[in-house]
Amino acid sequence: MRRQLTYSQQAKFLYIKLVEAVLESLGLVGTTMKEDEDNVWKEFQDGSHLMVVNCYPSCPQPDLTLGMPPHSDYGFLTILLQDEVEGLQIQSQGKWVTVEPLPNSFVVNVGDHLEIFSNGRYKSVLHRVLVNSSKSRMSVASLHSFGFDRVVRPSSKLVDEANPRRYKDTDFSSFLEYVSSCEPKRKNFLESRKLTSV
Ligand SMILES: O=C(O)CCC(=O)C(=O)O
Ligand SMILES: [Fe+2]
Repeated sequence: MRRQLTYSQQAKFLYIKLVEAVLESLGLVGTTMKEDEDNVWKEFQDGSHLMVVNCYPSCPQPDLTLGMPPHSDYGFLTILLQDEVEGLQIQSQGKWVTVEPLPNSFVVNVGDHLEIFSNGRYKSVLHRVLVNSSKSRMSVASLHSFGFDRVVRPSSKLVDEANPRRYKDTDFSSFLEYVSSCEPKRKNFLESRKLTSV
């Protein structure tokens, strides 16, 4: 009998597949000691999954506001399901670019923890949400990372003399402390974790 996966299980399954690809792209599969690999792998398998449901009502004057201000997500990867109404924009080469909704697809965003873990090889994506004058919009964001009590730091395999460590250790509680101490602006949490300007 085939078992139907819940949305949350599907998002986790997809995340783990994406992590496999990311680790391979970083050269972290098959080149490290088996035990190290198993430990990193376990951090991903046992990781945290925060699901956020966003609803943006229509707005008679959409040019005067934003549905969500520019920010980057705190985790490794965000798997986002958006409905058919446009609104999400990412910043690319200094310009805001709309992410066209495609039926039956997810948007995958790189988050701050992946930028830190990869020692800057991946860059977290700055994004924002516009509102619409006639239609309301909904999205479901699945933010995945290590467990809430775990420390995220640049992988030791990606730090050497030519690529010095660029980010401080971080965890979920330092993120919460940061966002509750100031108005979150753009990628300013990530900025606070940087050791050098990158
Ligand atoms: O609604 C969207 O498309 C994006 C939502 C988002 O960026 C978030 O929940 O962090
Ligand atoms: Fe986001």
